[in-house]
Amino acid sequence: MSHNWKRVVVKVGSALISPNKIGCSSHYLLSIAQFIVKCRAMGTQVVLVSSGSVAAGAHQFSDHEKSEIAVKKAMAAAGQTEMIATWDRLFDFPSAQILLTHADLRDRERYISIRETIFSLLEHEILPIINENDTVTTDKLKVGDNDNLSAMVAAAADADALIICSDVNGLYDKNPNEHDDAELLSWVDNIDQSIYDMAGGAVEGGVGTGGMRTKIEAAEKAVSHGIDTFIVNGFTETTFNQLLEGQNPGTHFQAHDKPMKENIHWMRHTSNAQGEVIVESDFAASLENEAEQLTSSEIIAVKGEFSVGDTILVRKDDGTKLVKARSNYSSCLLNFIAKQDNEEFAQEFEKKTGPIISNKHIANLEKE
Ligand SMILES: Nc1ncnc2c1ncn2[C@@H]1O[C@H](COP(=O)(O)OP(=O)(O)O)[C@@H](O)[C@H]1O
Ligand SMILES: N[C@@H](CCC(=O)OP(=O)(O)O)C(=O)O
Repeated sequence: MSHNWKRVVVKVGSALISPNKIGCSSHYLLSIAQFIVKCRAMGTQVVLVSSGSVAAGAHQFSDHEKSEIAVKKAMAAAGQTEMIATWDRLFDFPSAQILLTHADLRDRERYISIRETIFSLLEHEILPIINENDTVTTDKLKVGDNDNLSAMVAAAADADALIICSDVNGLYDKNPNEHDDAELLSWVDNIDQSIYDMAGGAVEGGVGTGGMRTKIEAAEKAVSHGIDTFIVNGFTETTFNQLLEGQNPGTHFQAHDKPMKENIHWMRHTSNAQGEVIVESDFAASLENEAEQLTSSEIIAVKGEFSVGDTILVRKDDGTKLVKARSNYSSCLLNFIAKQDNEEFAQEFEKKTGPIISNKHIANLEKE
């Protein structure tokens, strides 16, 4: 492959799997499957993130039930088996099903376990097919967002590229389904607010769920990890031929040339802060470089309950988010030190126990 990728994550949207919401169709999957086969033949490992279980299972449920979240989850459970079986039929090598949630990825131990499982499957030339485990997700408002999930998976799998296959040619300057004069952006090297402003949601009542916004969020996560990201039209075979020839058939979001380290990327984009410490506004401007100088005397307040090793958010007292970091102290211990109201005791304690947060485990939040 002239792109020279060692490993790619291919994300396939619902509209490609179940275009009419009456079960799965292999119509559009054939060219994607062929692409995967060719990548593997060229020595590029592939991880597949496939949506479509809700759409595939929908025909088993009556119309009036379909908007309820509990029913959508049931649709996902019913459609998942059919979706996996459809993919499996298209390959003459083994595939494996992985169902996971954002919460699984936010937990560092589970994240490492997911990472190891993916690596082991790839080593054994088994194709991992990943979807969100919709049955156990607790977000009541919606089922699934496989765009962000695919970016987290791409980071966990140390992929070189993330290819998001959708029902449009890429990112347009406005929603092409609503504006005839919308223009395709073929290249994005900086994802800022103006890029987000172009994105609309998914088609109302359509098969997909996230629209462009979640794809841009995914691209932002992936490029900061050094992963080139493409949004492409999965309906056309030419897309995949172009990708194999090293061309860009859709929108290419350029990977950062100085990617974040894996653990910092995880902290910034995947983990959830379990609590907060509030520091004085004039405290060291550059916490990122001098994290180890954060002492309990600079901390004005500790919010929430967290344990040693949890991710915490460090905020200024005016509310500005400074950094996310791994806390070497529990909230209980920080509160105990504060209660002593004795600077000498605090200094002595921190000298023995080590810094509250360390430079190695800190993620800057300058863009938020
Ligand atoms: N600026 C934009 N460029 C391209 N598509 C957009 C844009 N804004 C909104 N969309 C919508 O996003 C849809 C793709 O997202 P979605 O329906 O969630 O697909 P998928 O199932 O592939 O995730 C397009 O069909 C289009 O209607
Ligand atoms: N887990 C859900 C994924 C929902 C989702 O993100 O769909 P899409 O916007 O089509 O990628 C499903 O399989 O239906």
